[in-house]
Amino acid sequence: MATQDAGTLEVVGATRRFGAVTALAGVDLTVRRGEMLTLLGPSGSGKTTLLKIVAGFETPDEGAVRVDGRDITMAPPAKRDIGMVFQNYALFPHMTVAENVAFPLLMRRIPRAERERRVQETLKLVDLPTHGGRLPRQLSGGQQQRVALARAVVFDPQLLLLDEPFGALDRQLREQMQLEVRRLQQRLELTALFVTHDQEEALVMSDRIAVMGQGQIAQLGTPEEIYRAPSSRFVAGFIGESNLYRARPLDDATAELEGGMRVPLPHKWPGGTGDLGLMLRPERVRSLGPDDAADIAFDGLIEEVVYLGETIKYRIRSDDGRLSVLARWPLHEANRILSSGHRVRVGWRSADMHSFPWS
Ligand SMILES: Nc1ncnc2c1ncn2[C@@H]1O[C@H](COP(=O)(O)OP(=O)(O)OP(=O)(O)O)[C@@H](O)[C@H]1O
Repeated sequence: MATQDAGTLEVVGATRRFGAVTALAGVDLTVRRGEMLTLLGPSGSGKTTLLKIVAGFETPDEGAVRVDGRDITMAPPAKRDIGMVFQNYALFPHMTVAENVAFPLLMRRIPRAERERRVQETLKLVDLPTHGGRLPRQLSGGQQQRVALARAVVFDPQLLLLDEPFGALDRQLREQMQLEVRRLQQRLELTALFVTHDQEEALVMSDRIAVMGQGQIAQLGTPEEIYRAPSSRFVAGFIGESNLYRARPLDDATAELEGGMRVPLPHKWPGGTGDLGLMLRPERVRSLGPDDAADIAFDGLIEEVVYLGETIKYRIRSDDGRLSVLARWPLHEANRILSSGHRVRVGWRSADMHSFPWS
């Protein structure tokens, strides 16, 4: 299958209002050729509106959409050369699997022999080589979703759009489909825009993630960048579990946490500015021996224990009551599961915290 057609997608200054609601507020976004970029955000943050603008189901009030530099802002969906998989973008129930997959080729007047060849090739690609003669209702949910995917890529589109495509699948199938779709997208080198509100799914699927909030992109980066260095409270709270503290800078190297504990800062902070947020991932908290030193260390009491299989999560409160921290430790490192009420000494390196402006 030809792959050199895969396009670069650019959204420039896209704004969309519905009455008093601004669903999108001047979004700029470039999806690189062959990249899977995920729009991740809470309900109502504008993900679907942005996807619809790219697909052509919505027109922006301001701004433009370009593929490979060509302006398609006003082009009807059928003229956009975009493959789509939506949760409720159903297969045609009265058509066989092969007819469903052939449909986009029929619309593009591809001759029959070529059509049959491509359908067969694509069904093989999604691991359903012998299912062409079945009707959709004779397939499982996961198989139906694979057919939808085949139908979306069979015509070698410039762009693939996926909007919560696994929402209806159970967890195990969902995880399997995530890997399959990712493999297929990489193999075909498709430029893809993926929408989800599930942060784990975003971390698994994406080359880059755009975290959306209130019609804007709050942060754009690789999964690793977003997890390690969120740029705001909103992003830190949305991706992964974290200890999030509000702190008042005392000088460029020290801050006082709410509750009064003083901590060295991970990065130089301009003094005299407003409060800052300090984020600490639970897996960075260490269990210390009585003589172990750390940049931040205290004795405390385990208040809560959550068993998670491979790891255990503890909520620990410092003896002076000034700080509460969530720690997450692999089970093989802990000799035994500590119980609530147990005394521990914990700490972490200053560099393991990440800082950003609080507001
Ligand atoms: N056709 C419409 N008419 C009026 N308001 C709309 C319309 N479409 C979207 N909105 C509003 O625009 C905002 C963004 O909606 P959008 O569907 O893009 O969010 P989303 O991030 O995709 O949410 P979800 O995860 O729930 O699908 C919401 O406040 C929504 O209510």
